[in-house]
Amino acid sequence: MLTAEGLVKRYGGVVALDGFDLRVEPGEIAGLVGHNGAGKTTFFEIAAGLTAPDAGRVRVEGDVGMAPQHLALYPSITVRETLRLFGGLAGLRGRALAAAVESTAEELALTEVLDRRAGLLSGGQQRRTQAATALLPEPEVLLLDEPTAGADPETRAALLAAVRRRAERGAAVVYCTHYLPELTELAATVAVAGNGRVIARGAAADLLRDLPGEVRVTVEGAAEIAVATTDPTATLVELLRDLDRPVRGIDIRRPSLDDLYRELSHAR
Ligand SMILES: Nc1ncnc2c1ncn2[C@@H]1O[C@H](COP(=O)(O)OP(=O)(O)OP(=O)(O)O)[C@@H](O)[C@H]1O
Repeated sequence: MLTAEGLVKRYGGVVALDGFDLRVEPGEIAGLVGHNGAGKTTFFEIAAGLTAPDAGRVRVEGDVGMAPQHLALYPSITVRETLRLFGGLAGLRGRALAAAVESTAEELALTEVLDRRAGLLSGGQQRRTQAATALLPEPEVLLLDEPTAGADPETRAALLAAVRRRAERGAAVVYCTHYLPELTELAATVAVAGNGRVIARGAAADLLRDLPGEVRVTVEGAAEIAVATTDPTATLVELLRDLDRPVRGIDIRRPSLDDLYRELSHAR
């Protein structure tokens, strides 16, 4: 379990965290989203013990594994050596370490490149290797900062499956992303960060439920009709019933995380 209470962090005149609260239960994946500069990475650094907060505290039950946003691998050692290094730092030895290296490599499709130097891997392979360093020791708390940035669909799917598996085994996961569909795939709860705080927290469906989406209908010989609505299907049926010209196009846009941001920034 991970609990952050009232975290404050200042860098000179910049307030990176301003009363940041977050609680993540074992088995839960909390999707941490928020605008650039909202404080997500700063929270990760504090939660991982890399930097101290100016105020507030973090409580962690168990070990923490973190995959930082920027790739940080030793280019001249192999993937196997990298995984052995991180597994060893987490206290794994002998057969347990060898088995963890093999199984983590397998689940992240790294078996073929285990003996290749990290610096010679493709970007996606480096991403998977980086994630593997955090996942391999099976920590109780996992902090993943945009682990799928730049990943191709297969890499993304392998990473998401591995993260889900860790949560199923009881890890408390904080998963930072700018891509909401991943959170749906992960069945993650959502924490929206804004200006150094968590400004919305809950199930994604609950947070998006009351937000309007948009229905657009293109009609022959007339301007496009665009209607904001919380019930796109009903609105579309109504629009189509009243039209007496041929329809050339229909577009339904469901409320997205962007809409949630906009809504939250108006509310502040
Ligand atoms: N070491 C540092 N020195 C000075 N300012 C910093 C430092 N680290 C972060 N900041 C500032 O703190 C604020 C929060 O940054 P942070 O990296 O935590 O945001 P973020 O939510 O992770 O953003 P992004 O989505 O762009 O990764 C920003 O204004 C940033 O410029």
